[in-house]
Amino acid sequence: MTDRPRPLPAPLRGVNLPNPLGRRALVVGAGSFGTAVAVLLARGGFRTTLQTRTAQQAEQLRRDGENARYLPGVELPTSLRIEPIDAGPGRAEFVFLGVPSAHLGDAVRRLEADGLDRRAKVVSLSKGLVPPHGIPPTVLLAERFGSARVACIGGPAHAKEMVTQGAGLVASSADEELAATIAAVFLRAGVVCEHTDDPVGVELAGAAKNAAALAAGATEGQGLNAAGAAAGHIFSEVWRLAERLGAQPVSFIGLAGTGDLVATALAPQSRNRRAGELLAEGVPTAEIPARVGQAIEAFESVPLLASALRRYGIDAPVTTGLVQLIQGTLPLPAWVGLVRTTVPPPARWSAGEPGPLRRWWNGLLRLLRIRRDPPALEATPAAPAVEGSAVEEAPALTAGGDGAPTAPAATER
Ligand SMILES: NC(=O)C1=CN([C@@H]2O[C@H](COP(=O)(O)OP(=O)(O)OC[C@H]3O[C@@H](n4cnc5c(N)ncnc54)[C@H](OP(=O)(O)O)[C@@H]3O)[C@@H](O)[C@H]2O)C=CC1
Ligand SMILES: O=C(CO)COP(=O)(O)O
Repeated sequence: MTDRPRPLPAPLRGVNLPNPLGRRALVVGAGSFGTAVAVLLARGGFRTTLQTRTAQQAEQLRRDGENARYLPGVELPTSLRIEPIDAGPGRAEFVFLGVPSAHLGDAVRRLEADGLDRRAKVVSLSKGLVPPHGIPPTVLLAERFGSARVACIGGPAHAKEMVTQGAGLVASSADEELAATIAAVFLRAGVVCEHTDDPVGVELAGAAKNAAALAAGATEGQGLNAAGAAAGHIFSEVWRLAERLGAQPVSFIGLAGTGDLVATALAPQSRNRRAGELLAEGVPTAEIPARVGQAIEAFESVPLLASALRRYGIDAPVTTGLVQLIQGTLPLPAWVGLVRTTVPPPARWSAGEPGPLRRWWNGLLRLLRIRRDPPALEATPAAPAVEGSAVEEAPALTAGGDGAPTAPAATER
């Protein structure tokens, strides 16, 4: 077989991970990533079933021995069972959700209605947020199933390259054994998979990289510094939300964030980057998914990210500007102007730990201030602010009379 990933180097083969052989896995959604994950799970030793949306699709995949529409050129293992979603989850021990995040809520309701086993683990493959409130998929899944039964996958993983040469996956869960079991099956299939305990960080990093790749695609024709600035601003804006939700920096710095951003922003076949390029060519947003032939997850996720940022009172002019670019209310030159002139907030320099004298003096000042002004109610740091209250929308920027960008005033954050 030429399409198998190369065997892992010795140190990875030696990692002490649970043996996943013989467990029953179900992959719901037979698009490019769902199919690729199903191929790897079967190679890694899980008894795997891939579920298509319709009976005709299942029949076609079985007949062709490949998913010609979504993953052409990859032979489906003979051990991989293929059936329509109507068959229900049966006795699956692990359910991998390979549908775009906009359909995740439906897929979960269906699993519950069809009698998902009470101990089954549920793993999201999505790099988007769930509508209508823009919550990370594992937050929704944890509400339904409990966090110990829930995990997600992130990291640079273009579907075809993953099954032929490898990828840099991250399996993340609040439950260490679950994350390690998932990592183990991918490692057995010859694909690197780190395991971590920060599912929300991994998911927000994936959503941020889709938004950043779209923004970079839309901006690269105007200059690569501008494309890099667009991606960098979006990453740091979304990081502030992730930090509020308790995420770890390594999720944004490592494979799930920076690694995936580079893989996506450099890939000519990336849907999100391509969608940005088409936007820059003036193609209306509504026509782009049909032109690309697959779901453009960032189109749904970027507005959800922007409203989550607004709810948490996080100033996010570039993410908000990207929403307006997608919605066609911000012309490209004005978007580029916004990206080029946004000034991030200055760092907060720490003066270090105050000594005893300084602590006494600060205490005295506090006391005097309290005598003068009665204490105000303190906001709970993580409490969402009332929708739309804390942050102004990105400045409405327009093209000048001659079509040239109206240089926006430097935007302070
Ligand atoms: N492709 C990639 O390289 C990567 C993708 N991902 C993530 O994986 C997820 C899926 O993406 P991807 O496979 O690329 O998307 P695709 O557009 O290739 O495929 C989506 C698949 O989901 C199916 N589907 C949609 N809604 C439902 C539903 N309600 N029930 C059953 N099936 C449904 C579609 O069926 P139909 O054909 O009938 O419409 C289609 O088979 C995304 O969230 C993406 O971020 C993550 C890493 C890499
Ligand atoms: O997430 C991906 C690779 O890791 C795929 O990105 P696109 O959805 O932009 O193609």
